[in-house]
Amino acid sequence: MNDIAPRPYIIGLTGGIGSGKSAAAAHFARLGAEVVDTDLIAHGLTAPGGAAMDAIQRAFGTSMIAADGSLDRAAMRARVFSHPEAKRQLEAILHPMIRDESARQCHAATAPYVILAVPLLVESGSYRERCDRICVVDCPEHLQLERVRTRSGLDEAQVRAIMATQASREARLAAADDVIDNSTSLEALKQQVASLHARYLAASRTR
Ligand SMILES: CC(C)(COP(=O)(O)OP(=O)(O)OC[C@H]1O[C@@H](n2cnc3c(N)ncnc32)[C@H](O)[C@@H]1O)[C@@H](O)C(=O)NCCC(=O)NCCS
Ligand SMILES: Nc1ncnc2c1ncn2[C@@H]1O[C@H](COP(=O)(O)OP(=O)(O)OP(=O)(O)O)[C@@H](O)[C@H]1O
Repeated sequence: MNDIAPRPYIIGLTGGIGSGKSAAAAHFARLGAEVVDTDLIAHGLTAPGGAAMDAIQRAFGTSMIAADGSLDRAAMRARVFSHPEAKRQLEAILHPMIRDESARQCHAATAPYVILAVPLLVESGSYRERCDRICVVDCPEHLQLERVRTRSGLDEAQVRAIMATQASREARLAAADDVIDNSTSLEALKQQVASLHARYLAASRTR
């Protein structure tokens, strides 16, 4: 008997801010996929008592720490998306921890395939190497802006500053094996996820 667990079949799910990654991932999860979400892992690391908080306080001081000991997300967002050096410093703390924890969760997965949701997947060789396929959730920039404004109350300049640090729509589409067109309704998104789910299940069985 071989006691080395086979590597799970991994689909990297990515898209620009507000493109609909979380909505797509939630549909995949409802259909039975295991979702490993790097945004959620980052939130856990920066919650009260989170594993990254001591290093963040040492690097940035107490002005970035909320009263409950968690990361002050609005303060950090304002800082990193207008100061490239601060962004590099925060990422140097968080990215190795996110990479390790997401690898651990992928290896522990028991579902037929894993959806590894990573906003910066196209920007990062180490995530691309882990994935059997890359699925991009795509919509025009004006819809990203509108949806993030509605969801988070950020203004257009703030969202544009974040988008400017991410891969372009063209670069993401060039890296895609599969594209989910999220330029219309949530119902249309759901239908595309259902048809990809059937393909990913079949591929995970026959690879
Ligand atoms: C700067 C922070 C505190 C702002 O928090 P906020 O609650 O506003 O955003 P949240 O973490 O929920 O992320 C929302 C979206 O912002 C974008 N985003 C987040 N981090 C980054 C980044 N380093 N570079 C570019 N875009 C990013 C992504 O589209 C992401 O889906 C936070 O984004 C953060 O800690 N970022 C560094 C960690 C990281 O790179 N996370 C991405 C997962 S690998
Ligand atoms: N097709 C759609 N029609 C209308 N609203 C949508 C559609 N797709 C997503 N949304 C909404 O747009 C917002 C952004 O979607 P979602 O959170 O899934 O994007 P995301 O790519 O995960 O964003 P982020 O990069 O910020 O984590 C959410 O409020 C979501 O409900």
